[in-house]
Amino acid sequence: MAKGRIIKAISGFYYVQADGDMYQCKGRGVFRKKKITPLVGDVVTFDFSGDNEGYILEVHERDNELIRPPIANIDQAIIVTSAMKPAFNATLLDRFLVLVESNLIKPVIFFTKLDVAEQERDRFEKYQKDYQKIGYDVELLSVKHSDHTSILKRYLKDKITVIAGQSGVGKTTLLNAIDPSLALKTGEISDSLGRGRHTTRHVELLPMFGGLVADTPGFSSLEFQDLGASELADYFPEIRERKANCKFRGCMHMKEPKCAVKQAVEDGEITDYRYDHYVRFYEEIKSRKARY
Ligand SMILES: Nc1nc2c(ncn2[C@@H]2O[C@H](COP(=O)(O)OP(=O)(O)OP(=O)(O)O)[C@@H](O)[C@H]2O)c(=O)[nH]1
Ligand SMILES: [Zn+2]
Repeated sequence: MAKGRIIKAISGFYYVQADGDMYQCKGRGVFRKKKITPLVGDVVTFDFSGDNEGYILEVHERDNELIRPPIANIDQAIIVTSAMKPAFNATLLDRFLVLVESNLIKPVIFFTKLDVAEQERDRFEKYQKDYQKIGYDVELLSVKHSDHTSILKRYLKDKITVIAGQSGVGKTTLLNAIDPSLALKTGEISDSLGRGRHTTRHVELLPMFGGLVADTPGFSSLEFQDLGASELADYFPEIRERKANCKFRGCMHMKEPKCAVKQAVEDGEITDYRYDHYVRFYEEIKSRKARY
């Protein structure tokens, strides 16, 4: 018996990495009965024979799991957002942040294409400060001026990472900076197949700098489908840390009096735009709920 991690799953086979070796494994028959589906990223106990083929005996408890792409035990999501082309959209960034936080994954923020937004550098340095104050790691990057490799090396080491961000922000460019042959396979399934982009592909974790990076971008759906309005505050760290000081238990930080969150907005401790996004997302979730 040995312990390892699934780094790839294709048509019923799980590829388990353990001590630098790869094992081609099948799941135990009872998994199907118990509705256990091993996922890429899972830590598993497995049995194997001399030819590196084996059976997964046990799937260890997960820290978290994503549905799209299907990966377990993700340590961090690097949210890539460009300063220009496509133009920076703070609402979209906060939407990604909430989704990442709600999946119990640590977000990291990369602003790209600072070279085409040079005149606006101050604006992005302000955003960097704002998000750092909340507790996030934030990098301002441009292919022309930054050493992507050394920055990525610092973040990827010993971690399982998913890269997220809308189309065209520079996700592939980042990973190409490390090794062109390991690039994220974004957008490579042609529309002529008539299928969704990520539906037919398998997922794989690629070894990079002692860590593993998903070859498929995360958080392709930006809907708050599984989120309840009352838990939203937990995914805004600066609201989460203040909500115990609100006068009313169950304060939603909307119209309630003596709300510590609204006070912090007034005092400039929480930025107006983050609070506005909280309100907007809250209303979005509420109106969605009302429809059912
Ligand atoms: N000027 C400038 N262009 C950049 C930078 N980073 C990426 N680009 C360009 O932006 C375009 C999109 O970059 P990609 O890396 O393909 O973006 P992506 O996020 O992988 O996009 P999808 O594959 O659609 O998800 C390419 O033409 C890149 O050359 C940058 O820092 N500065
Ligand atoms: Zn409140």
